[in-house]
Amino acid sequence: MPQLVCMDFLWQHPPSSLLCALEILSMALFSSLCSRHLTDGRLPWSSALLWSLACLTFGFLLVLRTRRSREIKTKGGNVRFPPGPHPWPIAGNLSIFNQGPPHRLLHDLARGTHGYGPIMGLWLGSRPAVVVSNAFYAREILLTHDQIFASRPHFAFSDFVFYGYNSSVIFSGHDPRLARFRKICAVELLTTKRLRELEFVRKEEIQSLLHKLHKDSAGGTKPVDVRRFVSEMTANTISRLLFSRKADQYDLPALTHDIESKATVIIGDFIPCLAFLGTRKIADMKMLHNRIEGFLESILAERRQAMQSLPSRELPHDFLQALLSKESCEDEAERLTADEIKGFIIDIVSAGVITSAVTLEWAMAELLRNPQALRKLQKDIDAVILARGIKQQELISDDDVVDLPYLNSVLKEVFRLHPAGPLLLPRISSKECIVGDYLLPKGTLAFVNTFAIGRDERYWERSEEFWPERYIQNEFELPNDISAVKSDGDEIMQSNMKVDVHGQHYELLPFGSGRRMCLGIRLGLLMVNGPLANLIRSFDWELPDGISPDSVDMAEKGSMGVCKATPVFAIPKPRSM
Ligand code: HEM
Repeated sequence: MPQLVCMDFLWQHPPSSLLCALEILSMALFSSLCSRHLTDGRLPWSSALLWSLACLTFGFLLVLRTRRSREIKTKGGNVRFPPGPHPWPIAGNLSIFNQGPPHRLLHDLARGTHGYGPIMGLWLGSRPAVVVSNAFYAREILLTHDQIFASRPHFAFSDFVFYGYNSSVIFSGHDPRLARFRKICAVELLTTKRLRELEFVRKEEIQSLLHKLHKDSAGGTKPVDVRRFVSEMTANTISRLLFSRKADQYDLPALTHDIESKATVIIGDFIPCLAFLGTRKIADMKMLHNRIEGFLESILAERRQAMQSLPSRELPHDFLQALLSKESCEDEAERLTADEIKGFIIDIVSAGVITSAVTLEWAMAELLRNPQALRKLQKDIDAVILARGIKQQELISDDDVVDLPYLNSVLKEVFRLHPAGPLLLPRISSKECIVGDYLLPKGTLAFVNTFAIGRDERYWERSEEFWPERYIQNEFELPNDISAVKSDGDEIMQSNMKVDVHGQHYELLPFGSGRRMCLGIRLGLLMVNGPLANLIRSFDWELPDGISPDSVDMAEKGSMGVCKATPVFAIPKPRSM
């Protein structure tokens, strides 16, 4: 009975950081005492003393827990932590992140009349967390309280796999170094000028992709695994932009895959007293770090050697060269250490390769499922080719893509329905703040569910449908059955048409927004627009025998980053256009 009471008590009240160890201890005490008492049928004085101790511990927990769950009075009235599912003792709501892609479950928990609503409070072990699922609250976190939520949480993998918290862009707090890193990215690496100068790299990789597709499909007679080809193309492109080498020379695809699967959170990130359970994972992470270190050291050594033997004009004009020039900077504020350079490179590899490949694969899957959209896109591309006089052997360039509004709309739909980072990257609050009617304590993890926001019917008519026309003037048609709400429909049409992906429209946030928005958005967009346009222009895509558009599997896998559970297979039939 006492065990039931304490289980119920722990169920009702969320676990808290300091208390986890006490909870485990007092639970153990209760269990052992109860079993001893029941089997012996007597209670010796030593047991009585332990009983009292356990009761006192629970009393102490009760006071602390009640204090936390109480409403907090402020000048404006009473505020409290956002509602959410009951947390389990000790683990809190961690199980949500253990049942497949969490954005879907969180979406289901938030919506409907029985849902917890667009701002949901969770306990991840001892850490408070909040998940926001509509544009209003996304704006609150990413704009109104952007400064408070400008840090990423410090998880163990940033120390064990990468070069430590605060030593690169992705895994850093709101530290002065972050501003320096972001500035280097914006004004040295990913400038319009540099991206234009390096367009030839992207074009060569697209050309090679088209060639390989032609060859592997035996001239359009056999299906190919689209994922394999687009992943290879994005890995080679990023690798050449970074250090002018093809990805397979360093087995970069395998390394990115391992980073994705092994650089993950461990139980100790949420329940410090159970950190010992993560020992094995930490050992794997350290091995991965050694591989990353070996790979980066060999790249740096090779380039340093080249710098000694070649005149500077003959050195590659890539990101690595730009970063190395910062190593000997006179101005200390601008100088980069070797570890910071390595941190930068691995950030770009982990953030740029998979995101672009995943987006391209979803785009192909959606187009194969929607042959009408595929045909329409092809028609638009053909019209631009004719208008611009693009020759058969020439590729569609960055400049041509600007004239393809339907391509742009197709990609917006892909970003809306299949964001590569459906919960963005987590942020953590640096101080207590009030969001809407709720109080979020210092140290609250924040997740913005862009997947849920992208399917919110209040902003998106026919929200589950792939419908690129929604972004194009004169093409928006209200479905027959909702003519009664035409005025709402008009509003939706207006707002959908204005939406872009640059972080200003909170109903579509594939690259995030605010201080921690994606740094590679410009490159990311170039890396999906050009390849998709050329893939559609060069081939008539068909599904293998026996697979109809409706039966293309659209299931997802992954956790914080999401890709298709099964690869798309299709037959690329060469076109002469
Ligand atoms: C289609 C391609 C891409 C997508 C969908 C994407 C998406 C994202 C998202 C959702 C975030 C988190 C933003 C937030 O928390 O608000 C992010 C962060 C980031 N991305 Fe991208 N990304 C893409 C391509 C790239 C590329 C090509 C690069 C590098 C050249 C890159 C570099 C980064 C970096 C460095 C961050 C961390 C920014 C920070 O923490 O301050 N991304 N990206």
